[in-house]
Amino acid sequence: MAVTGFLKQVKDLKQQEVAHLTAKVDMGSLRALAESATPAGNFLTALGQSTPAKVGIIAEIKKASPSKGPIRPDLDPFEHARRYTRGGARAISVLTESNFFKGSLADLEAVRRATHLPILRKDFIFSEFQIYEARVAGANAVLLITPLMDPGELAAYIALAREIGMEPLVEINSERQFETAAKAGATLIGINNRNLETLETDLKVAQRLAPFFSQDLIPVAASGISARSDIEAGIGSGIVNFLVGESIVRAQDTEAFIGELLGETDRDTAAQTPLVKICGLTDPDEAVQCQGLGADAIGLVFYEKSPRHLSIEQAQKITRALPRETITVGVFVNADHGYIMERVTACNLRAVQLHGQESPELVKALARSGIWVIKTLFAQQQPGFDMARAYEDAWGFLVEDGRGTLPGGNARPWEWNRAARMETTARTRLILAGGLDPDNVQQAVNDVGPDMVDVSSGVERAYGKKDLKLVKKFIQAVKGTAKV
Ligand SMILES: O=C(O)c1ccccc1NCC(=O)[C@H](O)[C@H](O)COP(=O)(O)O
Repeated sequence: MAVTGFLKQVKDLKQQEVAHLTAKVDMGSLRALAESATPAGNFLTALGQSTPAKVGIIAEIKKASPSKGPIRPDLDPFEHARRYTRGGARAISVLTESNFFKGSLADLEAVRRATHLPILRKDFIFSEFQIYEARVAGANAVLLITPLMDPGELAAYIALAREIGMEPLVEINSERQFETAAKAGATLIGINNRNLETLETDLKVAQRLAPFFSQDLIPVAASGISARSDIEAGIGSGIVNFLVGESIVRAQDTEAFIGELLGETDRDTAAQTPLVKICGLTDPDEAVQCQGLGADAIGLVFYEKSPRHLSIEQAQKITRALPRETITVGVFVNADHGYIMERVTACNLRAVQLHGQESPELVKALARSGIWVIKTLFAQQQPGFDMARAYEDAWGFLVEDGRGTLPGGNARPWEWNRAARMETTARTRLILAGGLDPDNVQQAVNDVGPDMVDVSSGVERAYGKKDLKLVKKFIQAVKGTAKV
């Protein structure tokens, strides 16, 4: 498709760049890498949850732009992604284009380490190479700009992105482009208020095009959104997902600004809704049902003295049955690097939970291989909460009591709000565990404000066997809703 203005300039430049990079790469190996990548989060599911009362904000990491020049050149993608997550964003968009936007794939990788939210790679994408590259770096979605390719290519790239586990956000700026995107098979369609040929922005574009969308298509308004009134105008046209770049990057208080965009009441709920981990599953069907009810993470215990212990083969049956976006967590107690990595690889685990007296060096070594490391810190034994800084490479800290017959999974409530006083850094994710159940979890969440809650015994009918009614009640208590 012939393009003009800025779009032509960027396309010419990117074509050369991609040709240069592609010449050096074995596409078969890159595809294999992309297929085996398992980033958590599902972009389509996340945006599909939005409603007029609870809109979805895709918060963007954008250091500069061709129309505005430098916006926030010193932006730290990791720290900003943490703020977006805490503020209640539904997903994160990362500009990886380097010439005009000063972004990189390294920025996306940093965001992947910082958040469980789904990530969109935003770039000028018109090759298989860039789609594989996005997935390998940890993206859950890619931007495909309709006028950058012909309709046949667009359909092929939409299909390719889905084949390797990503959902494309297909961008349009006119009614004609909308028809092309819909025919090519797009589900998520980004209506860009900015015309990429002239760089002119008009907020009315999204409001004008949204009424063309049928029920099965999801519009996302993008560009120029800077206030709650812009969101409300979008809601009025049937749009409930918004991609916000410049204004969110410039905000002095990021979390508060996201709160304003969401509307005060939304912010309160969004920011306080932690993820749910159901731990100690032993049965594939039960694991799948827990995930279906809304569990974000599933814990598999690799500790032989536990009645919930799993062999590699049993764990594989569970992880293979779960959808790719599930955060699968292997739970270990004082195991060595080899033992842990054998299970990570064989069972395709996303995260490991070290529930004993493991060293900071082991945490560092595991984190270096790209796996999320959850280190347990105990109220009543070592390592205690004061050890958080020694484990700075950990993805998060699971806090628990530490008394009982087992290192964990003892159904023992404790003084949870001690965890709220824990000295932490901005990078710390807090996972609250120990004696939680459907009746006490809401109070514990209010007191501590964790990023994730973890339960085992409180939703069990026997060791390793979950009572799905209790699981549902637990998730409902945490999220205010559980899927049926
Ligand atoms: O669950 C186990 O059997 C277990 C054994 C050894 C180390 C850790 C273990 N579980 C860790 C968990 O993540 C539990 O979910 C967490 O301790 C909370 O358990 P509960 O108090 O039963 O909800």
